[in-house]
Amino acid sequence: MGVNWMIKKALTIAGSDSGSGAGIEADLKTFCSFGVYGLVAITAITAQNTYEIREIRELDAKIVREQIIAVAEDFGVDAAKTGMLYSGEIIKEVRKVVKDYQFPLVVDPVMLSKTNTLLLKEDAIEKLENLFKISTLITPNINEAEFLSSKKITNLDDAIEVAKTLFEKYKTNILIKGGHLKGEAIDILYNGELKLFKSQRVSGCTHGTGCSFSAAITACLAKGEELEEAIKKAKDFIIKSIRNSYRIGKKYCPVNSLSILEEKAKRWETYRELKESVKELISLNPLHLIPEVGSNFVYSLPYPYNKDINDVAGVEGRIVKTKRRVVPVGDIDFGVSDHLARAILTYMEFYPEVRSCLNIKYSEKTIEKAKKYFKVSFYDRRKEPEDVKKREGATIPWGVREALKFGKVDIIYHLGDYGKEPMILIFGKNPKEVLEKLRLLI
Ligand SMILES: Nc1ncnc2c1ncn2[C@@H]1O[C@H](COP(=O)(O)OP(=O)(O)O)[C@@H](O)[C@H]1O
Ligand SMILES: Cc1ncc(COP(=O)(O)O)c(N)n1
Repeated sequence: MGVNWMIKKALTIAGSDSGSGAGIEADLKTFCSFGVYGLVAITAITAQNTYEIREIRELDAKIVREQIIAVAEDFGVDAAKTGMLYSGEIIKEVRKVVKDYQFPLVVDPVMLSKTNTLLLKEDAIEKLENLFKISTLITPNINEAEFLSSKKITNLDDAIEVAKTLFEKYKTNILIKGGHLKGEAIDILYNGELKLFKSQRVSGCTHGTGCSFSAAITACLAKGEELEEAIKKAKDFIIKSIRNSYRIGKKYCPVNSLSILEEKAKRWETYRELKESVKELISLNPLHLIPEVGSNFVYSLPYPYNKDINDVAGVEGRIVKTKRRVVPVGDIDFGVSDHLARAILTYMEFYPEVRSCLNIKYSEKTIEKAKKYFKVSFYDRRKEPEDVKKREGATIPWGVREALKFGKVDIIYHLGDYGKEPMILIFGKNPKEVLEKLRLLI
C-alpha cells in the first residue's frame, strides 16, 4: 500500500531488558540505526540492571505467537531474529509460526547473561536445536558454541573446528563470535566454506554486544543485503557501538547501539555552529588580534565522540589577515586543524563540556584586559621537558595540562620560545561563548 515498500521491517523475538542494554531494547535501537522499522514479539520480561537479573517473567507462548502474527499480517516482515526465548514452549510456538513465513531468520542462541543468569531453561535446548534447522544463520558466542558442541574452545583453530561440527549438525550458516577470545576480535563464518571477519579489539562497554550484533545482521538482511556483506557491516557497527559507549551503571555498561546515528547528527550540528561563528568572527574583523601564523577556530564533537583530531572541526588553512580584512583561507571541515585540535582535545580530558577554542595574537595589553574579566592561566614553553619536545605534537597537550593545574580557566597563554610566536587561546563551551569572550578583548 502506498509507500509501504520505502522502509524495510525487521522483527525481534526476544526478552525485555529493563536496563535497555540488551534484549529487544538493544535490537530496536540497532534497527533504528540502520534505518529499518523495528517490530517486536516479547518473550519474557527481565528486571535487570548492569550487575544482576533480579527476576524473570516468562510470557505465555500464545501471546508470543499472536505478537508475531499481528505484525507480520499488517506490516510484513523482511527479516527476523530471535534472542532470549527462555522456554521450550515458547521456542516450539515460535518455530511453528515462523516456518510458514519466507523471511530470513537469525537465531542468536542466548543462554546466559553477562551477569551469569540462565536465559534459557535447561530442558529447552532440544527445541532450540530444532529452530536452528529452519534458520538462515545462528550466532553463538564462544561459551554457547562450546555448549552446543561439547568441545572446549581456547583459540581460533578450536573455534573453526567447532564451527565445522555445528554446520554438520544443524546444516545452516554458523557464525561463532570471537568477542570472548583474546587478541583481535575474530568471528568465524562456516557454511561449507570458511570466512573470517577480523577487527581490532576496542575498549568500551560490552553489555548487549551479542544482541546488537545479531540485530545489525538482521537489519542488513531485511534491506536485501547478502549475508557476508551484512556481517561486515554489523562488525563495523558493533566496534563503533563499543567505542562510543557511555560508562553508565555500576558494572557491565551497555553498548551504544545508537552511536552511528548520534555521531552523524553531532557532526552536522558541530559543523553548522562553527560555520555561523566563523562568519561572525569575520564580520567583527579583529585585525589586530590575528597572529602572524594565523588563527584557527575549532569545535570538537562532544563526549564520547571526541576521539582524535578528525573529530574536531576547524578552518582549513586557518584564518589570516590581509591589509584590511580577516579572511578564512579554506572551508570548515573536520581534521583540518592540528595544534588547536590537540589543545581542545586535551582540555576536554579535564572538562569535557568545554569544546571550542580560538587562538589570537599575544600582547601584554590583551592579557591585562583578559585578567579583568576572566580566569587566565599560562605555561612556559622554555620549561618543556626534553622528552616532550622530541615527541611530534606533544608540546600543546603538555602546555594545556600544565596550565590546567590551576583549575578550569577561560584563557591560556604562553610567551613563545625560539622561533615560536607567543599565543593566547580562548576556550568556551561552544564557538558562540568563545566569541562573547573575544568581544570583551577587542
Ligand atoms: N572488545 C571488543 N572489540 C571489538 N569487537 C568486539 C569486542 N567484544 C566483542 N566484540 C564483537 O562483538 C560481537 C559480539 O560478540 P560477543 O561479545 O562474543 O557476543 P556475546 O555478547 O553474545 O557474548 C562480535 O562481532 C565480536 O567480535
Ligand atoms: C533480555 C536479555 N536478552 C539477552 C541478554 C544477553 O546479553 P548479555 O550477554 O550482554 O548479558 C540479556 N542480558 N537480557
